[in-house]
Parts: sequence; structure tokens; C-alpha cells
Amino acid sequence: MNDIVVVRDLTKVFGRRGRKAQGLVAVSSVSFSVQAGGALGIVGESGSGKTTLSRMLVGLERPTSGSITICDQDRSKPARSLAAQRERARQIQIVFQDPYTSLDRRQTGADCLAEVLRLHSDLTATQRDHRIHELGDQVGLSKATLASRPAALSGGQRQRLAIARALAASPQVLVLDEAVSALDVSVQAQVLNRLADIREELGITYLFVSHDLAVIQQITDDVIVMRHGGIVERGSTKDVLTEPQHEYTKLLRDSVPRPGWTPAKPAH
Ligand SMILES: Nc1ncnc2c1ncn2[C@@H]1O[C@H](COP(=O)(O)OP(=O)(O)OP(=O)(O)O)[C@@H](O)[C@H]1O
Repeated sequence: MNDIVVVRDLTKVFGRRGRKAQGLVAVSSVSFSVQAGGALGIVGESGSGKTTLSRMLVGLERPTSGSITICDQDRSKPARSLAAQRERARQIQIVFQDPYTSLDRRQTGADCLAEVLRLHSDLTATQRDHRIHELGDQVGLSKATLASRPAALSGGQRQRLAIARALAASPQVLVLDEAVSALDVSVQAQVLNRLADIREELGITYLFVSHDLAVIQQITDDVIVMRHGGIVERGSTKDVLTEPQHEYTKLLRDSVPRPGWTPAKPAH
């Protein structure tokens, strides 16, 4: 199978003004690839560079150096035209932790999906309506729920809507940045099950950013572990989580509450 996402030596330094100033290295020489249809987990504690990495992948942050190739196209430089921007959006979409801030409070769910469909497809109004309900089915939102505005939706419903909105662009790759972290565990499980079904049905590729190893374990095949902007461990999710090699991964794993759990002592 071919690699749909290829990242090489990706680095992001914030606040460096002038060649000699130091700045903050948020992401440092990160390289990885993901096969089409795969699901890669990106884990690490707060501040390890996960969000900066995902923002670079979708073009919201410009890399300081290194390359990003998605669907065989170089993404290291900004898109030159509106058409190129839209094409990129059809390749990769992102869902953030809190959809409420990015959903238009005046729009119903159906209107929100219609807007994306108008932008990214040539569907007629009738075809669009059909597609909106198809997307609703995929994420588990009823027609009545889609007719509501965000304020009337629960956190789980809003997150499903955000996922449907991302899927409306028919992306080949979906980045989920702490996308289920704010949800109750039972709602989280429902959304994760939906996401697993969607991946099976559409063959879409996931990049799943989370600090939560239990979530990563459920949804990903492979994982990279980030610390201080770099990758400290990588491998199949099963191997890395059952037999972590790096001390930092062991610490992350030992910090996950489970029966008989006691907090790990910080490493000195
Ligand atoms: N726009 C910015 N300007 C300056 N520094 C930034 C910016 N965005 C992130 N950083 C810094 O880069 C580092 C990595 O942050 P990032 O948000 O990528 O980590 P993270 O692993 O996603 O953490 P979290 O889960 O808390 O979001 C942090 O030290 C952060 O303060």
C-alpha cells in the first residue's frame, strides 16, 4: 500500500526573529509516514508539540523547515490559489477538541453541512439534502438534531457534527486533535465506535492526536510518542503500549488510571 502522508524532518520554531535569535522549538525534526487507510496515533503530554504538528499538517501553521507530502503533493508551502486551497481541503481535514468555538451559532447542523457541500461539490440542492442526511447517518445525528443550532446540542452531538462537517469535504485524511477528550467516557466510546465504522466504510486515513492512551489503543494501528517536540518512540500501538521501550512512554502508560492503579512517581 502507498503512503498517503509523508512527513520528513519537520520543524517548527516559534518566536525566532532574525537568523541568530533562538525561539521556542515546538516540533523538532519529526519524520513519519502513514499508509492509505491507516490510523496513526500521536501521543505525548501537554506541550509536547502534538497540536503544532497537526496544525502544520492541515496548513494552519507554516513549518520552519522540513517537508509534508499528502496524496503525493508537497504541502510545505502555502497554497497559491483558492482552487489549490480547496483541493488541499479535500485531501485533509481536521477536527478539534472544542467544536463549539468553530461552529457558527446561527447555523443549524444541516446548514453547516450544506455550506461545506456547496464549497466542495457540484451537487444539486436535492442531492445535497440527501448527502446531508447520509452524513448525519454516518455520525449518528438524526434529521431533527440536524435541524437544531449548536446551542441546543449536547457536547457529543456537537462533536459528531464537527466530524460530519469534516467528512462533508470527502477528505482522504482526517486529523482528530483531542477530538473526544472533552466527552464523557460513554459518549467518547460511542464516537470512537462511529469513527471506527467510518474508517472501515470509507477507507479514510486517521491521524489521531491524544494525550489519552486508552483512546489511542482503541482507534489506532500505529503510534508515535512525542516529547519536547521530538519522537521518542514509535511502533505498532499494541507493542508500544504493552511493552514500551522508552522511559517516557512507560511513565505515560503508568499514569493511565486502571484497577489497582497508583500514580507513577515522577522520574528524577
Ligand atoms: N503560536 C504559538 N506561539 C508560541 N509558542 C507556541 C505557539 N503554539 C504553541 N506554542 C508552544 O509550542 C509548544 C508545543 O505546543 P503544542 O500546543 O503543540 O503542544 P501539545 O502537545 O499539543 O500540547 P496541548 O495538548 O497542551 O495542546 C509549547 O511549548 C507551546 O507553548
